[in-house]
Amino acid sequence: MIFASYLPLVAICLVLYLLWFVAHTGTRYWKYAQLPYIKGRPVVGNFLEAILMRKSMFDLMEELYADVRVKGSSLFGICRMFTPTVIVRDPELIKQMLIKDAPFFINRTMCTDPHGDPIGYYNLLMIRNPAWKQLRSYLTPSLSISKIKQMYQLVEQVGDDMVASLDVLPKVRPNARETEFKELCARFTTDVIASTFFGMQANSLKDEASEFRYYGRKIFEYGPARGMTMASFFFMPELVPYLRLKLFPRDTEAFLKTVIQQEIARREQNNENRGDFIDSMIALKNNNATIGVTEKIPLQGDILVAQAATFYMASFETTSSVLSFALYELTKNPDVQARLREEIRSMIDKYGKIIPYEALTNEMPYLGMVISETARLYPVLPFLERQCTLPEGVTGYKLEPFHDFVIPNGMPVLIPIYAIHRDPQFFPNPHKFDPERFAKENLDQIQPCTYMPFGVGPRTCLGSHFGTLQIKVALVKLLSKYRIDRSSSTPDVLTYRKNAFTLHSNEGLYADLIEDSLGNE
Ligand code: HEM
Repeated sequence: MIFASYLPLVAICLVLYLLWFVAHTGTRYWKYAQLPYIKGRPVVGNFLEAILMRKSMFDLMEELYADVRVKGSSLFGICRMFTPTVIVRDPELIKQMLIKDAPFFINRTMCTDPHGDPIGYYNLLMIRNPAWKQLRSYLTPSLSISKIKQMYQLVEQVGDDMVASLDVLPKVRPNARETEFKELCARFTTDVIASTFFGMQANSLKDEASEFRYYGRKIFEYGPARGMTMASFFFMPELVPYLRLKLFPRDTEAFLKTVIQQEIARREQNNENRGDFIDSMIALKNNNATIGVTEKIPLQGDILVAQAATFYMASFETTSSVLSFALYELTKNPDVQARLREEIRSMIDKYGKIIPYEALTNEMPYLGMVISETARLYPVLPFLERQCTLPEGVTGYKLEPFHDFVIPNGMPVLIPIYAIHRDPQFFPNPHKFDPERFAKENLDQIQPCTYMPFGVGPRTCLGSHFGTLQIKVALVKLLSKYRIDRSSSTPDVLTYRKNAFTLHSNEGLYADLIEDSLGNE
C-alpha cells in the first residue's frame, strides 16, 4: 500500500534518470574511449552555439580544431547532439580513410527519409551505398570533359549577359559603377545551370523577378523553420521521417518538378535532342535504368526530378560563393588583379575576345592560381562528413599504425576543411591571400589531403571542373571590360552568417567597376 503511493515518484525519478542517462551518452562514451575529446553539453553536445545561431559553423569548427584539450592529436572526439563523433585532421589519416579505405567511409551521415522525401533522398548528396555508386556512374557522363566543352559556348553567353547587366548600372562617377558581387554571381550561376543543364533561360541577370532565382534563393535562405529543418538532416537524421521534413522547400520542389517534367515531355513530343543533362535523364528513363540492389528503384518520374534538383542545388550556390569571394579578394589585392588582367590581355591579343576553351583551361595558369587560393581561404563547406560503414559482422575500423583508437561502425566522421585550410602548419601565413602558393613550382609544398575545397576520395564533388570553368569565364569576361576598385562600401573584414551551412559573408561584397577595356573596342 505504502509502496503504491510512492509509485508515481519512483516513475518520475526513473524517467529523469533515463533522460539524464541519454543526455550524457556522448560524454560518457568519450570518457572511457582512448582519445582526447572536447566535453560537450548534455543533449546538444558541442554544437550549442551553432544550433542557437550564435556562431557560424565555420567559426565553431575552427575553435574546436584549436582547442587546447585536443592540441596535437591527429583525431579527437566531440558530440553531435548525443552522438559521439570523431574529427580527423591528420592528412595521412584522412588519406587512409577517405581514399584508401573509401568503401568504409563512402556514406554521409546526413540523411532524409526515402519514403517521405524521395526527391531529397534519391540523389547523390544524400543517397547511401550501394545505390550511390550506381547513381554516380549514371550521372558522371553528364559532366565529362567533352560535355563541359560542349557547354562552354553557353557559359560564355551567360558571361556576356552578366557584363551587359553591369553596363546598364547607373554611374557613380564618370566611367565608374558600383555593384555587389554576391547577388551578381548567384544570378550568373543560376542562369548558367538553367541554360547548360536544362536548356532553359532563367533570365535572372535580366529580370529581378526570375522564378529560377526566386526559388533558388529559397533553398539557401534560412529563417528559423528552414534553419531547423536543414539542421535536422545533419544533427538528428533519425528524427527526420517522424518530423516529415524535406530537403527542398515545398514550393521550390513543386516549381522544379513542374519545369523539369514539362521540359522532358516537350522534348519527347518534339523528338528534340540537345545532348544536355535533360537528354541524359530521358535516356536513363528510356533504358529502364534502376538503382538499388534488393529494391530496384526505376530512374523515372520524381527520381529524375531529384537528379535535376540536386544538380541545381549543388551547383549555383557553391560556384557563386567561390566566384564572389574571388572578386572580393581581387578588389582588395590590386597587384594580383593587375597580374591577372595582364594574363587576360595576352590571351585577348592572341585569340581575340573569344578565348578558346583549351586556352582558358591550359594557357592561363595565374587564373587557376587565383581560383585555387580563393577556394582555400573560402571553402564552401566547414567540413566534409562521412559515416563509418563496415561490412556485416565487423564492429570497428582500426586506425593502426596511426592510432590505437578503433572507430565503431556507424560513427560519424568530420574532416574540418575550413580549419585545415587555415592551419599555419599546412599553409604559412594562412590568412594572406597569396595565389603563389599554387604556382607550379610551389605545388609540392602542399601536403596531400590538406587542400580539399571539392572534397576528397571517390565521393568528391562531381562538378568541380564545371564549377571552375564557370568561375574562369565570369572572371575573364568581367575583368576584360572592367577594373575593380574598392568602393566606400567594400568591407575590410568579413564575418560569416550564423544561419548558413555554406560560407556566406554577412557583409555585402561591394566594389566599384571602372571601365578599362582590355580589347580594342
Ligand atoms: C566551385 C564550385 C563548387 C565547390 C567548391 C563544390 C564543393 C563540393 C564539396 C565540398 C562537396 C562534398 C564532397 C565530399 O563530401 O567529399 C561537393 C559535392 C557535390 N557537388 Fe560540388 N562544388 C562546386 C560546384 C559544383 C557543381 C557546378 C556541381 C554540378 C553541376 C556540383 C555537384 C556536386 C555533387 C552532385 C556533389 C555530391 C557528390 C557525391 O556525393 O557523389 N558541385 N561539392
